[in-house]
Amino acid sequence: MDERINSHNANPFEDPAGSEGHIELDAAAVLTVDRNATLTLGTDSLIVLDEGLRHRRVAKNGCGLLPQLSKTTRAVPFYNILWAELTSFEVTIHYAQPAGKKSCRVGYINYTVTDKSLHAHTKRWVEALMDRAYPSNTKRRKRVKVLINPFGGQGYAQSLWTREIEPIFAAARCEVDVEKTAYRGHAVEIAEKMDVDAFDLVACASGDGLPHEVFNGLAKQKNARRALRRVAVTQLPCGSGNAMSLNLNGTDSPSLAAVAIVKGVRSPLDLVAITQGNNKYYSFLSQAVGIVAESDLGTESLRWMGSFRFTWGFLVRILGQTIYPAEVSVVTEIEDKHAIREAYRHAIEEQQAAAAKLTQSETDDDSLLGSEETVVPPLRPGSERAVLPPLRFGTVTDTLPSDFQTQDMPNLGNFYAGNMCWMSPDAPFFPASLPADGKMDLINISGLVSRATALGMLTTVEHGTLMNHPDVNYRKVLAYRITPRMHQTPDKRRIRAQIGRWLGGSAKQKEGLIAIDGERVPFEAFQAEVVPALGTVLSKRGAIYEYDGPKPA
Ligand SMILES: Nc1ncnc2c1ncn2[C@@H]1O[C@H](COP(=O)(O)OP(=O)(O)OP(=O)(O)O)[C@@H](O)[C@H]1O
Repeated sequence: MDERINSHNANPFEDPAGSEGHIELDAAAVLTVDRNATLTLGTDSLIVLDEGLRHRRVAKNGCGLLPQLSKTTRAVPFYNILWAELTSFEVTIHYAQPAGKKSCRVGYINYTVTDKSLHAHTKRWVEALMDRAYPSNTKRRKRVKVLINPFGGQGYAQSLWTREIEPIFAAARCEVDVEKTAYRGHAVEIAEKMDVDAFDLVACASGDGLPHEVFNGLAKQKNARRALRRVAVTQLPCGSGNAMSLNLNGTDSPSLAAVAIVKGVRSPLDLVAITQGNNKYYSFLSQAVGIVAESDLGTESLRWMGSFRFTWGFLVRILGQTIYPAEVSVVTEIEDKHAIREAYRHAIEEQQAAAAKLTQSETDDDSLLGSEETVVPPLRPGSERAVLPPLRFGTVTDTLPSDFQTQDMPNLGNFYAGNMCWMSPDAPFFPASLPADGKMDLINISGLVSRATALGMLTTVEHGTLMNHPDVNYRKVLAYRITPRMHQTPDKRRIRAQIGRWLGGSAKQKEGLIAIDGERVPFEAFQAEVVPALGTVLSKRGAIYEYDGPKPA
């Protein structure tokens, strides 16, 4: 999670260590304003030194409005600064001000430069502040197509947008065009028809359902490849499943996510091409067969339990030792858990080197997608790069290529493929996943592990150590095909199984469940393969998710 506005004690009014009195002041970094106050560009923050703060704060505190502060210094991290401008001799700075542990609102600082001879210096100073607030790989004034799902989550997306998100976009001078989705699939149509040169990103005020639709809509454009590269897909978390924002914005708070998007860096994202029957579409998050899909989609009738329904559904199925038989064929890239951790470590090192390089010199190679300012060249209709890449392993209806290794899994309990780390706020299921490593992370677990072992595994999920469990098979894969079949309950266990289904919320369920990006698809065979770096998102750190990676065994 972000160490700035997200962190528990990150108050922009707190002094960063050593800010007051210990800074080596470069004259260009300091701006003297009225009331003998100074504004200084520090290492990571803007530092406001103002004797008047003490008096004004105490006075306000008298009205019970603000706590008494004895300090005369404020520090506002550059990350939090949304905009700064000079109008005549007035400097105004808008920034994201923490409001409680999990949200922020727009605050501002306003000073007049009384020494008129400082005008040119002030102009340069404001530009320097903006350069720090928006490093070279972060575009200012993003052009945002906002899609609001009025029925996402508890149905508060519209009011969250108005109250918590829009003021942040406005303060950051983003250009926004807002549209509400009116029906299922509407976001696919909007993304398919949108002018990809008119927007930098689509921001979905929704759960994970709308981003899924937007990727698929962009994939239907005539120049699909360019559309998917040109427009970043982002999430303003307003749904019941907000995994995309957890992974890329590091938060499921709408206001904090808005800041992360304002400050977001364009980054490539692998997409997963799914074929099922004659359908083909893209998944950005996960595919689940077995206990995870059942605990999510099979507990709709328990919605009254709130988010606890997932845990409840999971526990009931674990205690019932439910199994979901399937034939599974996989193209595995890395099988050994130690090698997976090493590959992750290597990727982090590369990412850090690339980030350092980017700050040293701006690149004009748009294939890196590092710079928002990059101009994406128009592609000729019908040109090679316009079309989507052909599937390397064919479709689910083709004969299985020899690269696949097939295994019958009559006792499968959990089959879960992930393209991102967090699946929900307390569930970093795939700690080794990377946005664009060209691989999916695949977990499979037998349904016959003892109840005690299964419960033990459940507790490891939130610590990100499920992958280390000896009974968990965790692989990096390029493609797989899964053919699920219904489990035939032996006669003597029928009544027990029926009670289990009733308790687990699936009494009326006739067939098994498959969840792709959290949405239900038909219970039949499907094939999945990674299409490296096909999509584009905005992220905080480029090539990694907001998680600290796999834990040592
Ligand atoms: N106006 C609408 N009426 C009905 N469904 C809609 C509407 N707009 C969008 N949808 C659909 O709602 C589904 C779920 O959306 P979303 O992911 O935003 O919310 P959620 O609350 O996280 O999801 P879920 O209901 O699956 O828990 C998407 O498949 C989307 O197509």
